[in-house]
Amino acid sequence: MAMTEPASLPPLDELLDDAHVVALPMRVRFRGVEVRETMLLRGPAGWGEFGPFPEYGDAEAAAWLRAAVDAAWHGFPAPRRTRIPVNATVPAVPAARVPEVLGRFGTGVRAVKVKVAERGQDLSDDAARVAAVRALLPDAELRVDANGGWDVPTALAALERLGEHRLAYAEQPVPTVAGLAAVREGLADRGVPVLVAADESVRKESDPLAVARAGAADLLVVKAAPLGGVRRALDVVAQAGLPAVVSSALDSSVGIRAGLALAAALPELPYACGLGTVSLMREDVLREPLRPVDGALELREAVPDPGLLAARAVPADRRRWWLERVRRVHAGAAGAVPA
Ligand SMILES: O=C(O)CCC(=O)C1=CC=C[C@@H](O)[C@@H]1C(=O)O
Ligand SMILES: [Mg+2]
Repeated sequence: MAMTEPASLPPLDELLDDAHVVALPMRVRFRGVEVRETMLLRGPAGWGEFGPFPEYGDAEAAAWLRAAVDAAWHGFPAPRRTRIPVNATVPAVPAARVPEVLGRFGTGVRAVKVKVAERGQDLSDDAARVAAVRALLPDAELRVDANGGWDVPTALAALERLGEHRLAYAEQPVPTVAGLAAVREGLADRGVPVLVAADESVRKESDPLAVARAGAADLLVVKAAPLGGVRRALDVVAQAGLPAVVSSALDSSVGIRAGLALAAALPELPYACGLGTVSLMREDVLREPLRPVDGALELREAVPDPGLLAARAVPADRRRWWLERVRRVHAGAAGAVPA
């Protein structure tokens, strides 16, 4: 089966006809981000979000632009479900802040993802954070995300210890595909019942299927933006033949809407999705942000409020920076078909 060909991009002036760059302050610092800057585009089919993190290069950002265009110019595939279970996300905060962070996600939380292996912290910080979550939610499904921050022996030791709190899976424990395979094997050898999920090995690899082909993960984390849009992400999951968890890219409600479309269109949705991250943000562009209620998000449209777009608009120099970035990414992506 061939991968969906990316649709061609509209001309730059059409793309930027109704483009807004906003700055959304976070309530809780997440992956070093305290204010999330992102660009929102309106096209004939609705709204799309172009928000590659500032440190990402133009080649990586091209997939994000295709995803924004796919949403705003082509819309979303038909949903198979309208209620999407989501997990709460706990950044690498001190254990004492866990109750406050979980409180942001409201009642009815049934799954939690905990960030671990943060630079400058050690395993006892991770263990304390995971234990604090488990103490508050004895029956929740817990997973950890190391963002590739461990090496193989450290991952095995850490997951043996953290696994005592009953973990469903560990997301990207180590950086490479070969490393993921080694962790998966090592956990099985030690009888540690924690599955291995691939995130960066899907969204940052030139070949998002390499991890599945290598048998290196039990499940995939898929994000609409870095994979070039909802349709392409659906293709990746179909071709990988593995269970998938849909997750956010720390988007505003506009990008979350694309994640919901992906989660809604997948044939199977065995895990709660990481789409609750608007709860970590202080501001959004919708009057009624896509924040989970009773552990789930309902599929609905995400149309930014003009007053909020204006109120959250970035200063002129930041707008220039984003416009220049889109111009470069558009020029580089025109005609180029990603691998
Ligand atoms: O999956 C979730 O619960 C929330 C989303 C999330 O964790 C992420 C969003 C944005 C950037 C990533 O570093 C991070 C991730 O690694 O999955
Ligand atoms: Mg991750």
